[in-house]
Amino acid sequence: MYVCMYVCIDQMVREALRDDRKVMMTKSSSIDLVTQTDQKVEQLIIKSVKEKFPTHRFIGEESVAAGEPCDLTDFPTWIIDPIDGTTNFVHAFPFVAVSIGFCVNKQCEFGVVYSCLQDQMFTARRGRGAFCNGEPLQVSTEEDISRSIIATEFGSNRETEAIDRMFSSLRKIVCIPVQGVRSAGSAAVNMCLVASGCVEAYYEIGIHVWDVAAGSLLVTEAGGVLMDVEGGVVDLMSRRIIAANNRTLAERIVKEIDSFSPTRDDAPLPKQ
Ligand SMILES: O=P(O)(O)O[C@H]1[C@H](O)[C@@H](O)[C@H](O)[C@@H](O)[C@@H]1O
Ligand SMILES: [Mg+2]
Ligand SMILES: [Mg+2]
Repeated sequence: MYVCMYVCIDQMVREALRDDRKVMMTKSSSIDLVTQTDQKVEQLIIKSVKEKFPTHRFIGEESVAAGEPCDLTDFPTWIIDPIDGTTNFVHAFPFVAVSIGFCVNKQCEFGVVYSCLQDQMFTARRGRGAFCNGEPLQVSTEEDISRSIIATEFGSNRETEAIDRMFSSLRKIVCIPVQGVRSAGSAAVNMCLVASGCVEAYYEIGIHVWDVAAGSLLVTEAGGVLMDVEGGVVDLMSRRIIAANNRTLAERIVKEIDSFSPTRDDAPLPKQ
């Protein structure tokens, strides 16, 4: 099932990148884009999984956008971002990923991130390590943030308060100084870069559970850590995350972040 699904998705994304990168609609803001490929890939994944596991549940980015609940329960749940980096996809910027996390009892059991244009299949199973195209992954051993590259994203929220806090955090982190700041334009790819040891840490406020479910397992199985931006235990529904190679760097980043709390992914939908 999985090989067939992968081949279909790979072909679907590559053909769409060539022939149809049109924006179909926007969601939370004019720059929160959706394409037909986002929807077609998510439908293909859900259909393929349902055929084999009809009782399983799903949290899919585009299904939630269409009104499906975003509740992570103890049931076996597939957490899907069909195209992570949709803005990149629309612009043919080469970091476009498909991210699938599988959770039971609210714990990720395996995660897959396929970085389409790099043809890199990142995989992790809880307790069994993280891999890229079958090669084991290990986070960076760097303990000194002034010798690190940090990744972050600005998301699609342009509210003044949020932007002010994001740029205040960014300024403080840049001026530590760190050796570099990067934005792949995809949370999942940023987390794969942490798991691969290319980037020491990634943080973002504004992500969704589907952006980071698979990547969170890749990071921890590669020896890294996850932390809330205020230093506590990460909550994948809180829309805030730090994924780092070690606690030292994660705690250092916490000191510089002006945090805020977006509406949670599992917040009750506003009454109609
Ligand atoms: O491309 P998406 O699946 O929408 O995820 C993006 C998100 O749109 C953007 O706002 C975040 O900053 C990125 O980290 C996500 O990957
Ligand atoms: Mg995403
Ligand atoms: Mg997406």
